[in-house]
Amino acid sequence: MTDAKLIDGTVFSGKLRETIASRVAEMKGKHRITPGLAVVLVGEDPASQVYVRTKGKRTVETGMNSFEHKLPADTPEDSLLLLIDSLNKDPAVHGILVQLPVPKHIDTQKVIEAIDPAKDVDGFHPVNVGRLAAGMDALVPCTPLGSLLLLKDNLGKLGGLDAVVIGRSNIVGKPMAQLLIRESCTVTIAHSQTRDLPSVVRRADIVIAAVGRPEMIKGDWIKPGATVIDVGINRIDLPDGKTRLVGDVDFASAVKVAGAITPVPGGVGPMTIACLLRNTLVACARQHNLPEVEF
Ligand SMILES: Nc1nc2c(c(=O)[nH]1)N[C@@H](CN(C=O)c1ccc(C(=O)N[C@@H](CCC(=O)O)C(=O)O)cc1)CN2
Ligand SMILES: [Mg+2]
Repeated sequence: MTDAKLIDGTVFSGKLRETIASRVAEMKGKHRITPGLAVVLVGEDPASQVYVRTKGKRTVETGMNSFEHKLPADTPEDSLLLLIDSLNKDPAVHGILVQLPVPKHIDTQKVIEAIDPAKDVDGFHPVNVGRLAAGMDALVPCTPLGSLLLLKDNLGKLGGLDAVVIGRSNIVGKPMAQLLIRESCTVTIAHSQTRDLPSVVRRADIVIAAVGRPEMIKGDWIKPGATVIDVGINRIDLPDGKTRLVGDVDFASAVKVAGAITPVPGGVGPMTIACLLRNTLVACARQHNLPEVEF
């Protein structure tokens, strides 16, 4: 059997960002509005610093305004909530994102709920969670949205396909399942207590791996020809003292069986930031009662 097709998230996200840039130019030219994204980072987590820097760079590259707020790790929760309140009221800011994880003394859910749902470009606010579940217009979490765009680009219509989502987090697993239901897939959500996970996965035409356990899903769990979307980003230590980034899927064995598969890095990861820019543009259009931007 030939190896699976590689789903290139770097190329796809680059094209998506080009489309967003042209829509931003149109919005600036026709309506004199520049979409603005505020990103808040609390603390000095090295990975978060890289993500926030990349978000700022990509925001500016697409022609939007970027507002970065870097706060020390010991920032009191109240000060963060006050900043969010001022960003909610700022008409130049159409999207607000607080980089996760936040330090332990801050209540993540309180922070998420402080963001105006109309500006919640992460799609984590209960209003957006509920709107997505009810099949209404919502701001949709970026990683699941990016995964869906890759799936549709590869498979076209998804209706009737069996999808298994492994992982039930609020950020990926649950919204991913909602998006797949919206596409008329038959969806199973598997998790740590699922019995006989390999045979559950073996039924699926679409496998979404979002467990956060390096290389857990093996090639012999995959139905031949299935499409595998690996959301995991795990840094593992190698015997030579170096580190390597791997997904939740054992890529070497899965690539022999799947029909198409996302690599790690270069699969879903780059789609997350492209979808953040997409959500900022959508939020901006909605706040100004402009026609919906379709992607
Ligand atoms: N408020 C949020 N916090 C976090 C989110 C989020 O969507 N909203 N997601 C992650 C981090 N993240 C964006 O914030 C993110 C993760 C990974 C990538 C990415 O492009 N990964 C690359 C590899 C990068 C590397 O070499 O380390 C890839 O997979 O190819 C982008 C964004 C947690 N926090
Ligand atoms: Mg906490």
